[in-house]
Amino acid sequence: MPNQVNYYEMIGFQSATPCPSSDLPETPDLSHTAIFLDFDGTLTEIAPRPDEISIDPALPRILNDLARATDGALAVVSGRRLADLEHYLPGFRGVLVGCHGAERRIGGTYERIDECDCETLEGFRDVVRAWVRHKEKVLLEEKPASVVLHFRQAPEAMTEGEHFLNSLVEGLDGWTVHHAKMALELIPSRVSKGGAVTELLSHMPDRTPIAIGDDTTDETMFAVATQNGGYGIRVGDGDTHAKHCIASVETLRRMLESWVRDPRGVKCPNA
Ligand SMILES: O=P(O)(O)OC[C@H]1O[C@H](O[C@H]2O[C@H](CO)[C@@H](O)[C@H](O)[C@H]2O)[C@H](O)[C@@H](O)[C@@H]1O
Repeated sequence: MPNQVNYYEMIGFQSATPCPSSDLPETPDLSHTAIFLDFDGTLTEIAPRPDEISIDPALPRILNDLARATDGALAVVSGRRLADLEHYLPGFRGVLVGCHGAERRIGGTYERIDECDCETLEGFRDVVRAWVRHKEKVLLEEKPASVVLHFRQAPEAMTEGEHFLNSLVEGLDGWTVHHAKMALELIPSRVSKGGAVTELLSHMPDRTPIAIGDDTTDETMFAVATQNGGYGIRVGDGDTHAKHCIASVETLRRMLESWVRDPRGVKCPNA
C-alpha cells in the first residue's frame, strides 16, 4: 500500500494491546481540547443493518454543547456518508467528516477531499455488484469513494469476500481493503480517518486531541491523537492503540455529558 501513511509507525511501532477496562480519563480542559468522535459503535449502538440504528434523541444536543464548549474543535469522523450523518444527527451544526475522510462539512461548506479515481471505482462497482448478486444476505453499500460489503447476516461468506476484494486490489496502487465490524470496504489507500484528523488539527495547533472510537478504522485517529500529544479512547473490548477504554456507548454518552456539565472533572464510573 504505497500511498498509505503508516500511523502506527508514527507512534513507534507499538503493537495494539488490550486496554484496561476501568481506566477513564480525567475531564479535559475543553478550551484547549479538540475532540474527534466516531459514529457507529461509539455514538450509537451497532445494529444488524446499517439502516437499523437508533439514535439517542439527546445526541445532537450533547454534540452541540460539546462543540460550543470546545469553541468548535469537535468533529464527528465517520465511515458513513455525509448525507447519512446529517440524517441521523439532525440539528447538529458542528464539523462532520464522512466516508473516512473523503467528504466533510465545515461551517455549512461541503467539500470532497479525495479526488476519486472514478473510472477504477466504477469498474469495482460493476464487479462487486455482480459478485454480491449471488450471495444471499451479503449487503452491498455504495458510497461516493468506496464500496462496502456487509457480512453481519452472512458471516460464513466473509472469508470468500475478503479473498475476492483482495484479488481486485492486488498489484494495484492506490486502493486497499479496510476491515471493519463485520464489513470489508474497498477504498482509496490515501483516505483514512487519521489523515482527516491530521488535516483538521493543522488548523488548531494549540489543541490537545482526543479521538474516540470503537473500530479498526479508528486506530489511525488514535495514532494521530497520540502523536500530537493527546490520546485515544476505545469504546468496548479489543486490542488497541488507545490509552483509555470505555465500557459502552451509554457510558461514553454519560462521560461526554459530564465533561460539559462539570468542567472541573468528577470522574464518571466506567460501567
Ligand atoms: O466510522 P463509523 O462511524 O464507525 O462507521 C463505520 C461503518 O458503519 C456502518 O457499518 C457498521 O455499522 C452498522 C450499523 O450498526 C452495522 O450493521 C455494520 O455491521 C457495521 O460495519 C456503515 O454502514 C459503514 O458505511 C461505515 O463505514
